[in-house]
Parts: sequence; structure tokens; C-alpha cells
Amino acid sequence: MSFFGKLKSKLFKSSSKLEEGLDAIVDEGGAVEERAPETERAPEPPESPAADETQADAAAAGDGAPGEDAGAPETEADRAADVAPEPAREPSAAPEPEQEPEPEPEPEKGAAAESRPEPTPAPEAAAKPAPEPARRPEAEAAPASQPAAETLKPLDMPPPDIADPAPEAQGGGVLSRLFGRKTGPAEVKRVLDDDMVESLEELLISADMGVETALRVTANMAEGRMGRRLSAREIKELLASEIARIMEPVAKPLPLYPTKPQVVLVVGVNGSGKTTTIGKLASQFRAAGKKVVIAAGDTFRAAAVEQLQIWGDRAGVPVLTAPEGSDPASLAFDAMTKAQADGADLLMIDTAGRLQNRADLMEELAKIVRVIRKKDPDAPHNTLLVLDATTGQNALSQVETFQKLADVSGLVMTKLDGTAKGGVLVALADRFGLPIHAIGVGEQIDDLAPFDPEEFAAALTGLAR
Ligand SMILES: Nc1nc2c(ncn2[C@@H]2O[C@H](COP(=O)(O)OP(=O)(O)OP(=O)(O)O)[C@@H](O)[C@H]2O)c(=O)[nH]1
Repeated sequence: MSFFGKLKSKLFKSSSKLEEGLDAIVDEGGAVEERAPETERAPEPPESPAADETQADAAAAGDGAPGEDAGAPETEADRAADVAPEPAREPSAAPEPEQEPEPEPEPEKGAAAESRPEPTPAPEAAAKPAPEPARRPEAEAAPASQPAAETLKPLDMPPPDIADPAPEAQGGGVLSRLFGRKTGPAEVKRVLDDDMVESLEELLISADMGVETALRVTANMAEGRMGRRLSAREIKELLASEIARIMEPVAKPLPLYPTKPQVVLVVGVNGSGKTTTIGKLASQFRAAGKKVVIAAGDTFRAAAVEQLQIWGDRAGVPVLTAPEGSDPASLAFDAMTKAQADGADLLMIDTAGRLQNRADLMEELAKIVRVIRKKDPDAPHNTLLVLDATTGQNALSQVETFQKLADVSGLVMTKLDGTAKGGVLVALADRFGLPIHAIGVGEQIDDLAPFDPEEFAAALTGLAR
């Protein structure tokens, strides 16, 4: 199964919570409205403020004039919802079938989509001499062997609501029936009012987005739209757009430098997925032609060392170990010496994750850094914090703690498959702004994907279904 296939299907645990919640909010205070058939729908005049009757009126009257949502500023939402597959996403694979442009109920939607600028590669990424694991493929000339690039699939967007089988049983408008026209399917819309905003805030908080982020996201969604009637899909599009906007700046692949070896210190609490992530990254780096050395720096747990050795074997990468209980800094020094002697491109150092005694851990990490700096004053070049997405809000305090223990330069979020807590990524991005280099979507060696904000937002809100 492709990375995105996994992400899409597995994130539904998260999305189903948000999706069902959003549906319920709209259903709760909404009214069924009939939509005109797409072919007959003329551009709607912009909704005048006067047309924004009181929410109570609208809800009570079930005012269902077709296309009354034409005035809703949906451009941003469309951007997230209608994201086109990027042609460069699978450089070595057979070309993906172009995604069918979605028939749009509102004419301006199509126009907005057409005028959307193509994402441009980040200059520093394009200038990188070597491909990077977990890199978004459009940002570079990735080799055919790059696993992350190869396995990403473009988003299979669902058909729009308008394409649902038209339930004649729901009845058409009088004029439609007189002229023998079939109407579009009915849909529920709810006037965006204070109650609905509050319900949205509560839903986002319950989806692990954190209070501050949830309030900000909801406020942005509501801005300029109070009094408008919105369908669940429109709300999801707005939410997806907001989420993608927050996540866009943090979606950055692990930067690669010409320095040899580039030292990547990997930190995180026990069980967060450090070992697995090191194995997956090593495999991707190796597939991209990099020479990698791994140092098993959690010398206090024999099982952790064994596990890392297994991953090293899988990835085809040497793992340096030391006797149980020996000094991790001494191992790191030896590993640095070996990596330099071997001309390795990357040295990945696993570390212990015992937060029970922070002072010890802080000293241990500081000592590792001190000794590797004897070999290279700029090392470590990256300090990756591995976070387990299933811990939800706890991930926020882990970032705070590890920022005090080490100079965290980026995040990898593991276990995004099978969690209903994906919303915490939004809170993390909003609060810390640390780059999310990759996401773990399973326990297999190729289950590490680049982080794509739009795909993530669509999957989280249920638009990707
Ligand atoms: N479903 C899923 N499981 C994962 C993922 N990443 C890691 N795991 C599992 O999480 C568990 C812990 O992973 P490890 O890599 O051993 O975590 P660690 O941080 O090295 O833990 P310690 O060795 O205890 O320090 C293992 O069972 C992994 O298979 C992921 O992305 N998805």
C-alpha cells in the first residue's frame, strides 16, 4: 500500500472524529436545502448583507434558495479541497491519471482553482546536491530509487456532493418540476452563528488541537462569514484550508548538508519510535545513495541496542554498539571517528529517552554533544525529536521538555496511522513552528512519508474520503 494510501485510510481514525463532529454540528441546527442541478445553475448574485437574515429566521424558515452560498468566500477552502495531484510527485512511476477536475456548483470556484499558482520548489531544496529522504518530491530532482517519492500517491478526491445520486424522493422545486428538470440533491446548511462557532471550537479542542489553536482556527474560519449558510462540506473545506495554512511552513524535509558526516542526533521518550524512525530514515538515505552509520546510544537497554541492530540489518547500514551500561558519549565519539574514517555521509545517533531523571538525561545528551564537537564543532547538524502522535496533547509538553534538554531542530511524528489524535500536529505547528520532517504511518521500513500539509488537512477533516 502506498504511503498516502496508508495515511489516507489510517488517518480516518482522526478524521472520522472531526468529520462526524462537523456533520453533527451542521445537522444539529441546519435546514435541508435543495440544490439546483449544476448545468442549470446560473452565477448567483453576491449575497447582500440584507440577505443575511437573522440566524433564527433562516433556520426556522429553512430558507433553501438554491445557490445562496454563492457569496461564501470559498476560495481558500477550494484550494485545500481541490488540490490537484502534483505531476512531479512520482518521478519514476507510471504517470498517475490526472485527477478529474471536480464539477463545481459555483462558477467562481473553478476560476479560483484555475488561477491557483503552482507550488514552487524552495530554492535551498532545489540547490541541494543530493536527494533527501522524506523530501517532498516536487522540491528536487529525486532519484528513481527514493522510496518516499515513489510511494506517495496523489490525493484521490471524492466526488463532490453534487455528484451524489439525486434523490428524486427529496423532491424538486416547483419550477423545476414544471419544466421537467431534475434538481440536485438536497443538503443541510446551517447559519454560521455564535453557537455554531462555539461548537466548532469545542470540536477542535476535543480533536487535540489545543485551546489556543482551536480558537484561532475557528476565528479565521468565521471571519467574514458570520450569518452565512454553510454545508458540512463547506465547513470541512474551510477547516482543511486553515489547517493546511498553519502546516505549510513546517512541512520541511530534513535538510542535508555537504558536511561529512552530517550528524543527526535522535531524541525522544522511550517508545516514541526513535529506533524505528532511524531504521526507516537510514533505509531511505541508503536508497538515495548515501553512506550511513548508526550509533546505538541508548547503552542502558540491551533490548534497545538489539532492536537497532535489527533495523540496521534491514536497512543495510552498520550499527555501532557498546557494552550495556557503557558511556553513550564514548560510543558517540567512536562512531564519529568511524564515520569520518569511512567517509560516511550521515551518522545517526540514537539516544536514551528516560525522562524520569531529566537531569541525568540532560547531562548525557550534553556530554554526547561535547564529545562529537571535539571532532566537528558544528555537530550535531540536526537534532530530531521523535514524537508519538498517539500521545495527543502530551506531545506538546514533550517538545517543551526536549527543547530544554537539547537544541531540537525538527520533528518526526510517528504512529499517525491508527490514531485519533492527528489534530495535535496542528497544535504543534501553531505553537512551536518546528519543521516536521517526516511522519510515521506504520511499522514497516517504508512506512515513513514526507509531510504534506494539504494531504494531511484533507485526510484529517475527512475531505480525502
Ligand atoms: N503503528 C506504528 N507503530 C510505530 C511507528 N513507529 C514506531 N512504531 C512502533 O512503536 C514501538 C516503539 O518503537 P521504537 O522505535 O522501539 O521506539 P523507541 O523510541 O526507540 O523506544 P525505546 O527503544 O524504548 O527507546 C514499536 O513497536 C514500533 O514498531 C509508526 O509510525 N506507526
